[in-house]
Amino acid sequence: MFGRKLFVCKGGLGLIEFKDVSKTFETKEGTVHAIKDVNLKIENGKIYGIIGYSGAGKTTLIRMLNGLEKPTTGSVDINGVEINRLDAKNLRVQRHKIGMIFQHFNLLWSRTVIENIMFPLEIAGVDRTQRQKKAQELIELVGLSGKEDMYPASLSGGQKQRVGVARALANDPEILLSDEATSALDPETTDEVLDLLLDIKKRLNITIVLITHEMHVIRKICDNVAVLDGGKIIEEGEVLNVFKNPQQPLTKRFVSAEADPSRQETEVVLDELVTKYPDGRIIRLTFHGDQAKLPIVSEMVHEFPEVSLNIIAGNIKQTREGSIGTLYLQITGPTEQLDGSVEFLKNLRVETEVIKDEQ
Ligand SMILES: Nc1ncnc2c1ncn2[C@@H]1O[C@H](COP(=O)(O)OP(=O)(O)OP(=O)(O)O)[C@@H](O)[C@H]1O
Repeated sequence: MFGRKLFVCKGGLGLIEFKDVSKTFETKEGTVHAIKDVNLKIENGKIYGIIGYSGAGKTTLIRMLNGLEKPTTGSVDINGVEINRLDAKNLRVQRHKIGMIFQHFNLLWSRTVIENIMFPLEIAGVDRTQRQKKAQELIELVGLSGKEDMYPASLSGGQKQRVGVARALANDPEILLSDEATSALDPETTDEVLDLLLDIKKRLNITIVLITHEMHVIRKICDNVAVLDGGKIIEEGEVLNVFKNPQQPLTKRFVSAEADPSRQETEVVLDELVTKYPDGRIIRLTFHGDQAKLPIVSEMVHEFPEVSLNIIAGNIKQTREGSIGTLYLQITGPTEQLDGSVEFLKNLRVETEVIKDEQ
């Protein structure tokens, strides 16, 4: 169904390294330090997310990957090649290996879906029959069959971004850059486009670098994340670890805003419960990865039959590397049995917090 070339395994390609990279802009108001001493290694075949608020330096960082900005100091290497040392001809060749998708799609409004996707191939000098064949394969890949001859204006936001993705893949890139590609979309369409990116990464084994201000995007599809603040990387790691144990206040803010949107509601429930049922203890359990599958609560009840259990609230979220879940329990019963059950949970190495103790 798809061309061989499109599905060539890209393993071993796409390694990106930022080495001591700083970037300053000289402006009328003075020097702007957009990027400060960034060191970053992005392994091939990974989806790497860079998160930060507006002005953190995300765009500047990503633009250095395709040579649109040059570092003031330091180097940006792709597969061992230093981008800012390439001459114009080799930079053009290198840019063909990088596809990019944008927040506002950047489509050509006077061209149809298939013409938009063929455009980069036209620039690359591919003949018309090949262009059409390749564009058709890409249309199938991104789920736009039947929409070939439509104009972008008559497509939904999600469909426009699918065209953007297909166009970005036209030259068989090793790396796909995503610049806030879901920021203009509603939550449901965001998830659709993120699922598409994940599917493409799996099928083509390309490296995806995405910048975003939404932790949801990171959680849903990224393997690794770097948090950028004031041009510096303040925290970096595997997504599950960062979610599990965020270190910096800004990271904690991103994580708590996303990880548990029902937390406020839960806190109301907890307040009510504390007032309504002053007896016993209220416990919060946090599960990570495979722990979420363990029958922890039923084992506890089995072990401590005199303890009564009330499940107050709970949720589970999927990350790329496993689940993260929170469960709120109220337990009542003889003090020693309550002590025993809390110890039992802690011994299972489930994060156990007693939110409210007996009165
Ligand atoms: N060409 C430029 N000239 C001067 N200053 C610039 C230039 N490009 C970026 N900056 C400054 O560098 C800093 C980082 O900007 P950048 O656009 O990379 O941040 P960002 O995290 O992508 O923010 P946003 O999401 O708002 O685009 C900002 O202070 C910005 O004003």
